[in-house]
Amino acid sequence: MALQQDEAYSGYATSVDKTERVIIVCNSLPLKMTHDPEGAAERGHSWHFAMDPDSIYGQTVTGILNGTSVEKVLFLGGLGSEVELFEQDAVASDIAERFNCVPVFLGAELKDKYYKGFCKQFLWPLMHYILPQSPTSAGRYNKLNWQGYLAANKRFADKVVEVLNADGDFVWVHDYHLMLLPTFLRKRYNTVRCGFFLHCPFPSSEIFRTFPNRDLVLRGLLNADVVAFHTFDYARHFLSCTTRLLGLNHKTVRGSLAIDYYGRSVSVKICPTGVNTDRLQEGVMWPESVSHRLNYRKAFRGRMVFLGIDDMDLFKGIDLRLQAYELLLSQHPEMAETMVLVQVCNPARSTGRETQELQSEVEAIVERLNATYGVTEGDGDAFGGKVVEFINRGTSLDERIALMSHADCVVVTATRDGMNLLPYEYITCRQGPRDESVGTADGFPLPRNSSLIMSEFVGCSSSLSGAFRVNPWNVEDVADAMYRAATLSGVEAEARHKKHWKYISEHTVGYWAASNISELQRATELDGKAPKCYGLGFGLNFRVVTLDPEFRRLDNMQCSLEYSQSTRRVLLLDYDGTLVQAATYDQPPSPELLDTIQTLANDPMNAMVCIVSGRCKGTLAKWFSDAVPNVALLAEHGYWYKGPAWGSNPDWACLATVGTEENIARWRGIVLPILEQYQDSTDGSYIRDKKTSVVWDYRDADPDFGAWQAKELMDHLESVLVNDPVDVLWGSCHVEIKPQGIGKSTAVEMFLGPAADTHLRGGLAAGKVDFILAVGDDRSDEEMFQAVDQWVGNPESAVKAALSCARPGSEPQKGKKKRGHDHLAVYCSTVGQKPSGADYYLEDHDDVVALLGALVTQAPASGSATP
Ligand SMILES: O=P(O)(O)OC[C@H]1O[C@H](O[C@H]2O[C@H](CO)[C@@H](O)[C@H](O)[C@H]2O)[C@H](O)[C@@H](O)[C@@H]1O
Repeated sequence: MALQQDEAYSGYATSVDKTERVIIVCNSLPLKMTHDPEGAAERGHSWHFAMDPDSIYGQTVTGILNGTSVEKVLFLGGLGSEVELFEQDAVASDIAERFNCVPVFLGAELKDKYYKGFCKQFLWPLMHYILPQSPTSAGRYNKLNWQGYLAANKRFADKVVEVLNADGDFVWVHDYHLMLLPTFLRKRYNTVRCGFFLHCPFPSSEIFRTFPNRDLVLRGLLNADVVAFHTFDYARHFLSCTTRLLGLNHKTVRGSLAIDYYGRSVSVKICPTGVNTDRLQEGVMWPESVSHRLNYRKAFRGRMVFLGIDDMDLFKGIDLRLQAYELLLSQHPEMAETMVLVQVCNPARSTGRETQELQSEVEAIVERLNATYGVTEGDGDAFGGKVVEFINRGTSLDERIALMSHADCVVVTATRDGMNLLPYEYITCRQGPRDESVGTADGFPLPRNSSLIMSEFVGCSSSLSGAFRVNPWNVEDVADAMYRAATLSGVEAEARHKKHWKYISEHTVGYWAASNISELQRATELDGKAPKCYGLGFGLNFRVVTLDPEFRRLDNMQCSLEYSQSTRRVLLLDYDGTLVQAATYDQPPSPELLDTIQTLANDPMNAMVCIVSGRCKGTLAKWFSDAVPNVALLAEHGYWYKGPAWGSNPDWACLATVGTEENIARWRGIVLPILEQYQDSTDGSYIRDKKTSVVWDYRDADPDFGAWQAKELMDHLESVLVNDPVDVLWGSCHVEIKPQGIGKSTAVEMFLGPAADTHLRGGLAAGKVDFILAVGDDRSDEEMFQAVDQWVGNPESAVKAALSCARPGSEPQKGKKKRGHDHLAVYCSTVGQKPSGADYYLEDHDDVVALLGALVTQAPASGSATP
């Protein structure tokens, strides 16, 4: 195949080159190589190379160049044969220049451990649900082979780094052989633009979790920007693994799935591969194909042809197919004279006892079938009278095209297969040449009809709705489908064919490649803002933390300096997760923490120090009222307020509007029995009853089940609380029901709103405030940040943030700062690096306490308590 690129590969790109280029990284380069010592003098090495026109990677070029803004494609990968050390440089520059291919030479020993040992004996079966239970199985996990896998992935990554132009390149990594590569790559380039496509199935988390290095492999994939799969099933198994094994959240944004991984959004894409329809449609007219087809036609003497083409792999279900066929013939012996099953078996790529056993079993059934049902026919040519034609060798594409274009039905009974492109190739061959009138001699025109028997465990099954879908383990089911396919009317076979062809002709290999690269471009677009990122973790645990460029770590020095220069301050502090570590049990404040808060609250320049918490008023009063009388307390997210000792109203006051109590009693009567139902049916979940608000918490439940139940609960509550003045909020692992309008923005309204002078020390008006610190760690604190932002941007506006039935996924927005305030310092800080409407973050509660300590130390001698 000729590469459709204007320029030949002209050496490695320089760092100023911004031409968009895709580097396709795969285990096997799209090259055919044969040993050819004759030409060595001319080429400087003893190998003959040609592009492999059947490689899926080579077939992506046209789609990428025509379907995206990318201008160049480079391939990087291994070669099929070992090249001696002394010839490697010559081979590398030759194939780089002529085929845009960069070879990775692993050496026989490493390749043996990495490919044969780890990939083919362990990983390949695992991804196809085969666990090596037998102690003598070659597929048992072997640490040396894992180290080979690791070393090979690193070698591939090193080679990518050698050729990478970080300004213009997209790296597209392929398949299970290279799942660690994104980690090695991101270690070298934080901002590398990297996509990953998995060609085989991603198994259920119950299988994947048996993998001893599961976390490192998941993290490897998460170091890509896009992780793509053939089907939703594979994507959902991957998501389930990242949730269950790594505790990560995922969400759907405008129809796209994404995982939040340390501030980087990893897109999860579903995009099945396709075939090169142009090549196959031309292929049916190649003289070799025509000649093979004529031979088959003659040999099969008008019998109906059922076809299977598979690698001799354990999970291709070849034995199950033969058993089903045997059952069909036993039920309908007359069919032995009217049909033939042609089974092509490409040599196995995996070795091992089990594969040899399969090979023997298949041969035995074929022999038995032909002995029982075969008939001696006419001139006794090669195919005469057999009911199974077993072609146990590699076949050329023209042979396969001839078979596919002649076959009446293709049978796929794999018990697992990533995609399996045979049905797509078959439908394309049956469609025949693009121009129907071409080649009417020598076997043309081909009938534009087809039928398919498809295992439901194969990737392409979901897109071929006109196939007879079968459970391959159910031999009766498959035999029955064979009978139905054999007796299908011509009209129906045409209709099914037409439907499949429409899909296949639109979803070609080029479409697949362009769609993947477009997604990679979309996912790595910077919108004019370069994210701030830094590496974290050692070895294969490495990951990159990415932050909004405007989101920065709160600088204690700067903050305490501005604090010391200000004289009219408001400090709003959340409690759990902010002043103490978040826990599922009570964490009272330590004497040191109380001491720090007391010093702050006693400072006359602090017009307000308020603990703004979701905790109930009794607990806050117990912990703070006596110990720190000058601090204000806002309990139950702003339902109750208790002013400081120096204020005019040091007793608890209900901030809710008149009638709220009766309302609460009403909706509690509805909500509590429902929550109890969810508590009972969701093991590990529990109810936290704060009286004015109620929380259903599923932090300790199964994460998937908890999230499903939460969604259901949201819908349930929305439907029963339609007329009640409540807000239902879906937070991190909890659903909270609280009176409408009650929230932490209340604190901002009280201390920065029009009536601020009734609360702030010395009757201070909000407009005089010159320093604001608001710190909190969770979703409820975001309301407080949002309200501060709103006030700063427009002090006259109502500050209460809109509350509603909120579900996760609505990202907080950062507000405009300091409009109309010349001398105002504002520090809104979340705790922990995560998406937040705050401009700053502090790492954890220790960091918060250290900041408060710094404020205390930095403050000018401001005197002691002034009641
Ligand atoms: O033996 P390997 O070198 O490890 O290659 C594994 C298989 O790769 C190809 O199949 C996989 O990709 C196909 C296209 O996405 C998909 O249809 C199939 O289900 C995958 O298993 C190749 O076609 C196979 O021959 C290899 O065994």
